[in-house]
Amino acid sequence: MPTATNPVIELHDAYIMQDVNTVLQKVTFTLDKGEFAYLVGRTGSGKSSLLKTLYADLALGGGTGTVVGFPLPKLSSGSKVPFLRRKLGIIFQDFQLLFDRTVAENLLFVLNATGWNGKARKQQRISEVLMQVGLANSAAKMPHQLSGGEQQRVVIARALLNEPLLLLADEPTGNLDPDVADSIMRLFVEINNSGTAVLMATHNYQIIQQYPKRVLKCEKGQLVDSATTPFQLNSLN
Ligand SMILES: Nc1ncnc2c1ncn2[C@@H]1O[C@H](COP(=O)(O)OP(=O)(O)OP(=O)(O)O)[C@@H](O)[C@H]1O
Repeated sequence: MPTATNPVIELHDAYIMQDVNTVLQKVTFTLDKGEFAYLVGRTGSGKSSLLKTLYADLALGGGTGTVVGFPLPKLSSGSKVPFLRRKLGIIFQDFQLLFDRTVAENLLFVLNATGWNGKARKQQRISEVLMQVGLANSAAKMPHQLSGGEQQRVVIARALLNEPLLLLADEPTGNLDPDVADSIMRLFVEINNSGTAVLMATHNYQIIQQYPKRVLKCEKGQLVDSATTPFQLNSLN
């Protein structure tokens, strides 16, 4: 287990809220640069709420939090949120592809929205991320011409555009066949091996068994960390 000398996530006694309701209390953990951790727990236990707090979609209810160097806001709509989001790759089921645009146009949309200049530079970056996810020949395709696994690769390519220090992924293998899920997981491992930290919420215990890593579990309103409190995989659900 790496020591957290260079954390990309640092939460201390954090309260994760949905409106006035506390979903998780006294959440304290760090995720180091280049580290990989799964986020597990029963449905409704708070995984998505925690991830949303980490990208400042939900405000912190108490405690402190820093993500890729940015303090998490205690009120929604913090002015630094766009800067935080540029340093993060977010892979969430709500962030779907635009189905009326090609793969390349989907990626271009994000580059334009995050301040990239220069047509050639943008084309170059689009080619690089598509190559990285194994879709070098799909730039001109429409999303509906791709399989579910290929669409998920485009979503991952989009998250990689700004070379994030941290990828936050919510059930990225959720609706995929086991073989396709495995290939997506291998892609995450490759991305992680190249230095990007990953926090991945999942219900897929087969994947966890096949690719064992640190596990953070949402349980009874708290976060349990396998790094400090070992627990059995079969008690995850
Ligand atoms: N938009 C919302 N408004 C109010 N409460 C919400 C909202 N979204 C989720 N909740 C509540 O917050 C709690 C945690 O939900 P959350 O979606 O974080 O769980 P989860 O572990 O991600 O579940 P799943 O595995 O089903 O995705 C649940 O009690 C849920 O009902």
